[in-house]
Amino acid sequence: MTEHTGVEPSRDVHGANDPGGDDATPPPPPSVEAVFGERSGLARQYVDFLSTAGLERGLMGPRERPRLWDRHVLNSAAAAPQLADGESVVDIGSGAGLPGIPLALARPDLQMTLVEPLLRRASFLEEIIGSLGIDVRVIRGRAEEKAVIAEAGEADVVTSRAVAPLAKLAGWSGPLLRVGGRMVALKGSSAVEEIERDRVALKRLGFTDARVEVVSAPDAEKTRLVIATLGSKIGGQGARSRGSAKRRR
Ligand SMILES: C[S@@+](CC[C@H](N)C(=O)[O-])C[C@H]1O[C@@H](n2cnc3c(N)ncnc32)[C@H](O)[C@@H]1O
Repeated sequence: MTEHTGVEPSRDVHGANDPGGDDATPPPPPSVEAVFGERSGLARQYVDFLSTAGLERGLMGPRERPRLWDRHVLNSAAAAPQLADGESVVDIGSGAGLPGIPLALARPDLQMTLVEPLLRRASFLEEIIGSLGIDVRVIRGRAEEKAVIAEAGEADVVTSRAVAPLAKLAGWSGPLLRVGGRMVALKGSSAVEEIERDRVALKRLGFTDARVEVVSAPDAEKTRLVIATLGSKIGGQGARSRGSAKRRR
């Protein structure tokens, strides 16, 4: 399978092609307490997991180990202020849990669902969630599959990071959103360009107000978010009403 990451080639977020790196799990930067509060210990446990099992199982490249905090975990958590209290969030293409797990750790009020098609990755996610003891649901499947849409229900927000070009993401995100819900896509420096390129497609898919927000947590790389609101469902979008999503407790 070819994955279109929507991230410029020079910024391979996973370093999968990098030959080597630093062997040590990076120490947490000072901002971890401010971002994760009483869940800072769990955030550290997650980074340890990525740094050991994540590398051993090829979900992260070895070069990523020293930058797990700033480039991946804090960078993902930087999107948290965009989410309102108690919102339901579906993170599509979660891979090793980014951005869904850092968001769930930073914001325990969110109802988080991770969607990931690959068995190896979905199993990894179940394992991490079990070990952290957090209330996050995993659905194994592709975001555009009817069964996934039906199981996920209609969320307030659909997040994604390094999964697909914007128009494709919008096509996958729309059916998973309630009308008035938001797509929040973590993008590289291509964010503005992608909005310009895909503006017509976004409109056709029912999205309005597409814009870029540049956010950053302290000690983290800047994150560019493409945010767009679903103004209306196009024909055939959506499978169930908002309140019908199942949650695993
Ligand atoms: C480059 S990885 C990014 C993983 C993670 N979001 C991150 O930032 O580290 C892309 C992920 O999207 C998943 N993916 C690809 N197509 C998908 C689809 N149609 N629906 C849901 N996930 C998909 C892949 O299996 C992979 O785990």
